[in-house]
Amino acid sequence: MSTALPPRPRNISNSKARISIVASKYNEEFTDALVENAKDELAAIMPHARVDVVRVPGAFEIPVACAAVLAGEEKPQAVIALGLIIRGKTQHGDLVAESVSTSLQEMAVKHVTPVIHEVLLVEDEKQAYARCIGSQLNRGREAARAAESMVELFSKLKHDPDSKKKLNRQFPSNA
Ligand SMILES: Nc1c(NC[C@H](O)[C@H](O)[C@H](O)CO)[nH]c(=O)[nH]c1=O
Ligand SMILES: CC(=O)[C@@H](O)COP(=O)(O)O
Repeated sequence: MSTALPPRPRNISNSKARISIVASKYNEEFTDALVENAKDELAAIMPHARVDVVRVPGAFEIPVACAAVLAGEEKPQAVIALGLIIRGKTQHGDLVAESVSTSLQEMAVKHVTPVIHEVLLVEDEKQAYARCIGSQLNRGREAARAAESMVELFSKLKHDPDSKKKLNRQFPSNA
C-alpha cells in the first residue's frame, strides 16, 4: 500500500488554467470528501486556476461526462476524475472500474489533455475512509497535485519551440 502522498510543489503556481473536476455522487460521504479535498488543494497550489465541478450518478458515468467537458468550447487544461467503487458480491464493481480506467486513459491521449484518474476501487469503507476522508493518503489532494504538475509540464512543452514542433507533428489536431 502506498504510504504517503506525493509532496506539494515547492512553488505556488501562477497558472490561470481551467481545471474540470468530474465526480460521481455514489457513496457520497466519500466522493464529496474527495471533491472538497481536491478543491482545497487546488486553492492552495493553484490559487489563480478556474475550477469547475460536474457531478454524475456513478463512476460508470464519469468518462462520458469527461468527454462532454473535453468537447466543450473552453477545453480545460486538465480534468480530474473522482469516484469511489466499493467492491460488492458480484463482478460489477470490477467491470465498472476496468471500463472507467480504460476510457479515461484513451480520452487523455486522444485529446492530449491530462485526465487525472482517482476513481477508486476499494474493498471496504475502511479503505475508502483512508483515501477519501483521511489526510495521509487523501486521493483528492493527490489528484490536485498531479493536475498541477501536468498543467505546468504541458505549459512548458507548449511554449518550448522545439517541443511544440514535436507535439504538433505528433498531434496535428491540437496545433
Ligand atoms: N456500486 C457502485 C456504483 N454503481 C453504479 C455505476 O457506477 C453506474 O452508475 C450504474 O451501473 C448505472 O450506469 N457506482 C459507483 O460509483 N460506486 C459504486 O460502489
Ligand atoms: C460496484 C457496484 O456496483 C457494487 O456495489 C454492486 O454490489 P454487488 O456486486 O453486490 O451487486
